[in-house]
Amino acid sequence: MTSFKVDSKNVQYTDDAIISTYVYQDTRVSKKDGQLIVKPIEETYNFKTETKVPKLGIMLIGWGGNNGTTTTAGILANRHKLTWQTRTGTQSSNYFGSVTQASTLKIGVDENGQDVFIPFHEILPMVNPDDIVVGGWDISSVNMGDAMRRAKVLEPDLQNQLYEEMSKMKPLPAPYYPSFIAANQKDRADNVLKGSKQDNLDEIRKHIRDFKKDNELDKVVVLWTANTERYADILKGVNDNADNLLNAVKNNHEEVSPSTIFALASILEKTPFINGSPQNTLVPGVIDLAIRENVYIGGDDFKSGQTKMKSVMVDFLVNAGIKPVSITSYNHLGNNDGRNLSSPAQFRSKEISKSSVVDDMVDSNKILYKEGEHPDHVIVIKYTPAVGDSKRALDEYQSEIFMGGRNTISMHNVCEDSLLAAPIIIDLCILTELMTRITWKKPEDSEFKRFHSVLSVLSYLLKAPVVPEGTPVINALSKQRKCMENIFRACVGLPPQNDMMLESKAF
Ligand SMILES: NC(=O)c1ccc[n+]([C@@H]2O[C@H](COP(=O)([O-])OP(=O)(O)OC[C@H]3O[C@@H](n4cnc5c(N)ncnc54)[C@H](O)[C@@H]3O)[C@@H](O)[C@H]2O)c1
Ligand SMILES: O=P([O-])([O-])O[C@@H]1[C@@H](O)[C@H](O)[C@@H](O)[C@H](O)[C@@H]1O
Repeated sequence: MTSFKVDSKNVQYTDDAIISTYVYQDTRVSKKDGQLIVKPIEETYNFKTETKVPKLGIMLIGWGGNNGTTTTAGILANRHKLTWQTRTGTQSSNYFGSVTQASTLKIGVDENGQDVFIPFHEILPMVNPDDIVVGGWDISSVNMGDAMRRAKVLEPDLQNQLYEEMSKMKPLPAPYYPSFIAANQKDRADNVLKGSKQDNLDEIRKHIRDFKKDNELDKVVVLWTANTERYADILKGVNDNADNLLNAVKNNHEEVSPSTIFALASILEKTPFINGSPQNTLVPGVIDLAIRENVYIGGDDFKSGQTKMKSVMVDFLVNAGIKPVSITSYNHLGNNDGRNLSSPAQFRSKEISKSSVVDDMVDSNKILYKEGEHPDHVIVIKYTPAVGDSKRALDEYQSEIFMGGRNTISMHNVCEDSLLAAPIIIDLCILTELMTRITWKKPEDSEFKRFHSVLSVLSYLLKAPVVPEGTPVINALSKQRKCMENIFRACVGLPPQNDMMLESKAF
């Protein structure tokens, strides 16, 4: 149920859907005699959003990790409305850091010209995270209560209140192919699926079916929050299309990773799959299969702390006409993620996802940057057990300013990695489920259809957004949020939020 109703001939509320007629306004640019010709265009779409909110289950791969246990604990604590003692007093449960649960959006202005805001999750009917059923897999057999303790993320008083319920939660066994994660992860791997890659694929498909049936779920979303894997080589005839990839699984091919096995299993079970880590799980064969099966996939790599800040800072600098010439990003962390990332191949996956985040902003300004020119951009990650999950990010942004001057911004950002990632995991699952209830068509079409299987609308939550082939990658955080918000506004027949506020300027 949403807290507002749109009064417009362009919005229809039926018993089970909201149907809108939306005029999409944009501009098309062409070049003639060396001059840009800019033509405003209008295209009309119909959007339909099913309003029945399903009973949702999420299956986390890497459930026993810091992010998986923190996400689970956070949902349980909110569901039970837990409070706990800290050194500074009593703390209540919340979903801070979740864009759907703890941010708002402007729905319009009132008769006095005052902005009116609603909770983001009220723009369209969304799953309440308190109601989400959590399950999943881990190569470590440790139950969720002990894994939460192992993670050392949450306050002991809260852990103690959750321990009994979480200790009954046992992770399903998972495929472990040693070459894909750091050798230092070997000791954890006591909960491993045996057999061939095809056996693993079939078993995981059954896990998904059983989880849905046993919990009487309407829908499931599968999300990878397991360790960062090395990149898989993209090989013609192996993972370059769906049929070759499914064959490669049958042939037990070395280059098929555990994460790709999970992606294939999810897609074949018509279940959305999200990759929260930086490796190239979504190889061309996975994307090809997702499109063929009309199933949503998304990735890569949660955008939670240092990179999220970077996608704000560089956007601000470049749009202010200031030219970043060097961006030096160092961080150290002491959790198991950091331990895995201390291995070069796994670090390389993370370095790639963390490095690509400034490309769109730099490419947008040919005054500051010549064709192909980029700031120096360095990524360093060090494993320091003493800091645990409390990752320290140290960034320096050096920029060229007026008349050859230099500006240097240094930042020290203590990112509690899992407390930042858990709400992002919740948002990814809630928004992915919402997207499965939104369809669109042109007025002349008879059938509504889904969006492209590669869910680029999730980009706000991801460091290295995977997008439909041939479409632009947007990393600027403000643009990503506006895109998501305005698509949902269109679903209720509202125009994009343009922030012109003419009524308080012109008259
Ligand atoms: N802020 C953040 O924490 C953040 C941000 C972006 C990305 N990530 C990524 O999220 C992932 C999880 O982070 P974390 O801090 O929870 O790490 P973690 O090491 O605490 O948890 C990962 C879990 O995955 C399990 N695992 C490894 N391989 C597996 C497999 N094949 N199948 C099932 N389980 C497997 C491990 O046993 C472990 O319990 C990492 O890849 C990390 O890079 C984290
Ligand atoms: O999201 P972000 O803070 O830019 O990046 C983080 C890395 O800096 C860090 O090394 C690792 O802990 C996390 O997996 C996360 O990817």
